[in-house]
Amino acid sequence: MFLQINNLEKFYGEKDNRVQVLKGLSTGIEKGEICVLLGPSGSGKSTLLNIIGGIESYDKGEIIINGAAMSAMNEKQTTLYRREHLGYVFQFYNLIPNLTVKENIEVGAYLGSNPLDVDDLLHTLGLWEHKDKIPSQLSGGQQQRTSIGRAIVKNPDLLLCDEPTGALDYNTSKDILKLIEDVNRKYGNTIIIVTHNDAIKLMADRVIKLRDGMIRKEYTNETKTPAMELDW
Ligand SMILES: Nc1ncnc2c1ncn2[C@@H]1O[C@H](COP(=O)(O)OP(=O)(O)OP(=O)(O)O)[C@@H](O)[C@H]1O
Repeated sequence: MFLQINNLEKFYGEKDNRVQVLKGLSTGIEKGEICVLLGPSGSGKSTLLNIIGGIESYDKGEIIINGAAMSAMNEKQTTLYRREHLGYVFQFYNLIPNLTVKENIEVGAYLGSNPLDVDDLLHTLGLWEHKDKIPSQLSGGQQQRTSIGRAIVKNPDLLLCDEPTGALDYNTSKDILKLIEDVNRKYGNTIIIVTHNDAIKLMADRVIKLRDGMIRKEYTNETKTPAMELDW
């Protein structure tokens, strides 16, 4: 297993306000898989993603990525691990407004020790002709392509996507999902997608459904539906 999660527990708040949001999750994801994480609002999807991403702490259990236990890492090692091995894609892009498309992607390249070729990636992303524009001159889909470029340029082992199509219309969402699929095929990154969109589970290798901080259902797809054939 590339990513192993054992009995993970997470609490928020103190004393009377203390609530348990992850209640002993255990699961695993193989290298190169696309995993879709589903569940109602408040079920703990983003919390789980942020813990895997080293952005949030956890209270009990263990996360092992590529053989390395997160609990054994100090703060500096966690930062290094995040920088070297993780890419993050957010719902609202989080691009740097006064940098061009190419420069935004280059920011990601500086963080990795073995980055992909930026010009090659701009072509893969379909952004070559937009490379000198700043984010405000782009559509939502183009901005999300740029943010995927920034996340993927350091060629991370793990790409974490939190509602990557949440702010996009139907056709643009499918384009972005196809791009995620293409990236997975071309670079072999393991990808976790958090979404409210149930249809996306059909393009996944592995589907994990959370409810109330627990895994309600988990399965792998024998056959996957290409992103462009999804319908919702
Ligand atoms: N910083 C925080 N402090 C206290 N409670 C929090 C905090 N962040 C999240 N929670 C609570 O943890 C629970 C899980 O939240 P989380 O954002 O992980 O859910 P989610 O499944 O991603 O929801 P959504 O689909 O609405 O984004 C919720 O009940 C939420 O209110």
